[in-house]
Parts: sequence; structure tokens; C-alpha cells
Amino acid sequence: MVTVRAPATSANLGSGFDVFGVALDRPADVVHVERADRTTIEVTGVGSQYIPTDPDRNVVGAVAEALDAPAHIRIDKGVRPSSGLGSSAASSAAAALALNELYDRGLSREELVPVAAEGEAVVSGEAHADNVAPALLGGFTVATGEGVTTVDADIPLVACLPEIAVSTRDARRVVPDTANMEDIVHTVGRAATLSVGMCRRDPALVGAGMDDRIVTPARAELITGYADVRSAALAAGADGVTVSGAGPSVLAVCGERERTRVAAAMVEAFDEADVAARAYKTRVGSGAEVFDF
Ligand SMILES: Nc1ncnc2c1ncn2[C@@H]1O[C@H](COP(=O)(O)OP(=O)(O)O)[C@@H](O)[C@H]1O
Ligand SMILES: N[C@@H](CCOP(=O)(O)O)C(=O)O
Repeated sequence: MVTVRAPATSANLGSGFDVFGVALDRPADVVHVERADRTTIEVTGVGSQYIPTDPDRNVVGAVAEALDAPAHIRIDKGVRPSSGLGSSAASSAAAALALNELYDRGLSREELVPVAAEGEAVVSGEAHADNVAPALLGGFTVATGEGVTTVDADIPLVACLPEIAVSTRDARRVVPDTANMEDIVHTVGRAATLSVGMCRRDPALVGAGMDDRIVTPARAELITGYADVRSAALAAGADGVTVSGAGPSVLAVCGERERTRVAAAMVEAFDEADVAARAYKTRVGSGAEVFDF
């Protein structure tokens, strides 16, 4: 049996739609795999009642198929589905790494990124790699058609998860088809700033670089209380706030000392909008870990 723990991730970071992602040091999924003649799936943990066990509908089924690696796959969910925290990606990345090990396929973590992205296509309709890349490789990742670049950034974060479900598939439908040149120039400038901030491990630059005028405004509409939560986090000392992935989680970047205050302010602002929420005080973390038994 092979066991892999793969972390939650936050994609886009505002200005890097479908490109930027970070691994979070918590929460995480744990996936156990054992060789079998055909793939069967068992799911326990947070939100498991909403996750199909049919291999054609669970992301790990697509990964097993892509690696030609049938197995009994047991998923212990730590990352709530439809959270904007890369729940499907955590399972996909963990399964890809575990099955690669179980069947000795010899693929590198970089080579497993497109394999794990096949799982994302099952749930969102597109094989976007911006969650599976950091889930496999850790740190801050820039995923493009040409491959993945990683930066071993160490930045404190707060991920605030409200009790609202937003499916990535639905949230991709509100992404505008076109943008005007002024907004494109603004967003490219912010994305570049964010990348420099990650390289310098500078929360203020990362926060300034999150501002996006193209995708985030449309996504924010799907999250009850978003504007107030964002203002509350900034007032509590956050350097930048944006929608995490496709939402509904909201991601704040801040200094180490501000994290507790920012987390409390975000939960309270959701509460004032009549939405229960929990906040993970987290940071940019490592990629998936393998435990071989
Ligand atoms: N192993 C899995 N883990 C999480 N969600 C899964 C899994 N397999 C299939 N799904 C489905 O994927 C959807 C959640 O994925 P998604 O909308 O991308 O949310 P998230 O932002 O949390 O990744 C749900 O409909 C869920 O049933
Ligand atoms: N780039 C994707 C990221 C989706 O992230 P998730 O954590 O919500 O699955 C998108 O924005 O659609």
C-alpha cells in the first residue's frame, strides 16, 4: 500500500487566473492505494457525502485511467469539496503520486502535473493545472502550457472558508470572454508584482500584486459578504485579499503578526452577513508527501 498526503491549494491569487497557485500548509487530503484488477473508490472525511465513488465521476478515477494503474483507492478528505481550496486537486495530486509509486511508473512530479490535471477536467470541464501543480510541487507555482516554474516562497496567509458551496464548473461560466486593454495592462502589472513579491518573500508586494480587474469582480458576486470580508481583512492589517480559486474561500496575505487579527475579522464579517465561516491560519507550504508501507 502507498499513502500520500496532498495539501490544499489556492489558485489564481487574483491576477494569475489559471496560472498562479500556492500550496497551503493545511488542510490536506490523505489517499491510500492498493493494487487491484479494477479501480474502486472509498471516500471518508469532510464533505465525503457530496463526493461520488464512481470512478467515472471521481477525479482519482481519471488519474488511475491516465496512468493505467487500477487500484482500490481510499480518500480521507481534509479539504472540503467546492471550497476554492483545491479539494479536487488535492485528491488528484495525491492519487497521481501514489499510483506512480505503486506501479513504479517512474514519472517525475513535473511529469505528473498533466496527469493529475486530467482529474480536474472531470469536475470543472478543463484540465487547468494551477491547483495540481502546487499540490505536487509545493511553494508558489506558475503553470503555463510550457510547464511549471516554482518558487519556494514562505508567506503567511489566511484562507477563510464560508459555508457556501461554489462549484468550479459554475464559477468558470461567469469568467468574461473578453477584457479591455486598460484592465489587461493593470492585471499584467499586478501579476508581475506578485511574482517578484514571492521571490522576495515580501507579503506587501504579494498583496499589492493580487489586484485583478478581469475575473475576480465576476467571481466575487457569487460570494455573499465578499466586499465586507475583504474590507474587514484589509482594516485588520492584510496586505491583499482576493477570491481563492473559484471561491467561495477568500484568501488574505499578511505579516505573521497580523494573521490572528485578520482571521478573526474575516470570520466576523462573514458572520455579519449571516454566513458561518472558519478561517485557516496557514502559509505557503510544501507539496505532497509519500508514506510507503
Ligand atoms: N476526490 C474528490 N475530491 C473532491 N471533490 C471531488 C472528488 N471527486 C469528484 N469531486 C467533485 O468535484 C467537485 C468539487 O471540485 P471543485 O468544484 O473543483 O471544488 P474545489 O474548489 O474544492 O476543488 C464536487 O462536485 C465533487 O463532488
Ligand atoms: N483557475 C481555476 C482554479 C479553481 O480552483 P478551485 O480551488 O476553486 O478548484 C479557476 O479559477 O476556475
